[in-house]
Amino acid sequence: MSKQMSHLDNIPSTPGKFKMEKSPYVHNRLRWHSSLAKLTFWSFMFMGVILIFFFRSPSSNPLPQDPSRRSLRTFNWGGPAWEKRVRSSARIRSHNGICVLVTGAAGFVGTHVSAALKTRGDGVLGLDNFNDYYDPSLKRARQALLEQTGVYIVEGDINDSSLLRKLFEVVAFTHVMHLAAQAGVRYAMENPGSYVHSNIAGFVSLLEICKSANPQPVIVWASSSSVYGLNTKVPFSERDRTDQPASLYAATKKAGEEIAHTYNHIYGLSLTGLRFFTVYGPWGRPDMAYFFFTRDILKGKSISIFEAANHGTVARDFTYIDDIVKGCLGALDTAEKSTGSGGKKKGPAQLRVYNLGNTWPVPVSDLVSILERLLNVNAKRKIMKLPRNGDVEFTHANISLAQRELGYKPSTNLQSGLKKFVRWYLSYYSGGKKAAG
Ligand SMILES: O=C(O)[C@H]1O[C@H](OP(=O)(O)OP(=O)(O)OC[C@H]2O[C@@H](n3ccc(=O)[nH]c3=O)[C@H](O)[C@@H]2O)[C@H](O)[C@@H](O)[C@H]1O
Repeated sequence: MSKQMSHLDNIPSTPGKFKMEKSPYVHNRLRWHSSLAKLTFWSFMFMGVILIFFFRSPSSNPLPQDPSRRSLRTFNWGGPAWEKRVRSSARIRSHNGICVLVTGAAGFVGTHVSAALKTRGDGVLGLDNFNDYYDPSLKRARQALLEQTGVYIVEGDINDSSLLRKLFEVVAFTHVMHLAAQAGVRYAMENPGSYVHSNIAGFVSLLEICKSANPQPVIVWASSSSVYGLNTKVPFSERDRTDQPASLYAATKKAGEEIAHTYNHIYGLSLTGLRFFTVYGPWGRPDMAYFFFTRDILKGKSISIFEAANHGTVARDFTYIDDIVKGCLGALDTAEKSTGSGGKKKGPAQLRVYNLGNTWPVPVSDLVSILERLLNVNAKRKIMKLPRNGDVEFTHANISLAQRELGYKPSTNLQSGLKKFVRWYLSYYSGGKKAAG
């Protein structure tokens, strides 16, 4: 750089300037000016570097990450090669197939649903922001798995309207399977902003694009059993009250149901919300109890098992992933078309909500006993009072509506589902070569 600078200094820009250099006084002044110019130049360079450092993607930031800044990540997309990949992934390959945009495709449920759709010949394009809520290498492994089946996952955020608009310009999606979300009940107390960002702002951003798309797609999306909150009437039916959420996660999912109502009412979008009940299985989420219990039991670490007041049982209606996938496909296949066009409603459209559970609540301590048998290791159990951080004591789904209207019929009990999970877990983490997240 200094060589370049001295070269520039020696070039006389005007004859007059060249002449003036002969006076020592002027020479000094010129040197002073030149130093000032250098100083200014380097100051700007320095400030530029500082600005780049602060505003660049947090994913490559060496400082400890603030999870609420994950949304600031920027992604590369666009260009003819990218569009070709997008089109190819979304191409329908079967008679009467549908063309689906799957958001959260590198997530647990997203991966399984995308693979199932692709296998039966539907066009599938994934979208995922690969955030680091849990080990992103697991998401990358799921992505690699989907690539083998011909599903391309676009890297981007559902809050990026220009990306969503572009996707709808390139492909006329008939359906959107919206599974991108900030999951986890307890994490909401640590990072509330990420729930608002993904589950509310992100959902609205997606619906805004869907409402203006021509044709408008059908939307099936993931709500949650947590919307039943403090409801004590069991089993939970879709008609039960859902106005007492016990966590911000639940509140954002409930908000999603109300937002769905609005977009259905104003714009004629066909919307189906699926209330998933504690979904588990191979390729699952490391933040969920069955997953980290397995990891900790194998490591010989103690696990905390929550109990309700007066030694009451905490239980979940654990639902196996393959059953959930069938429910998702049933919802996509039975959905009626949206009725709007050009952002205007043309007639009433379908608005549905279904429970997708197993109808067989199991106490968490029984879940641990099953894992102990499958892993052949005794767990170091620590019984703890259920913390007041969003957990509810009991979930139990009434699935008769989904049974009747979607043909939903769960067929995997917790014992056989966990057997498949443990088999996958042991082979994926292959004797501890990879660290479980
Ligand atoms: O159905 C849903 O809508 C939600 O399901 C899932 O939430 P939960 O049912 O709470 O699952 P999960 O955390 O695995 O805890 C399971 C059980 O273990 C108990 N639990 C938990 C942790 C612990 O250390 N000890 C313990 O006893 C705990 O008290 C609970 O009884 C999804 O994470 C969520 O994203 C959402 O989709």
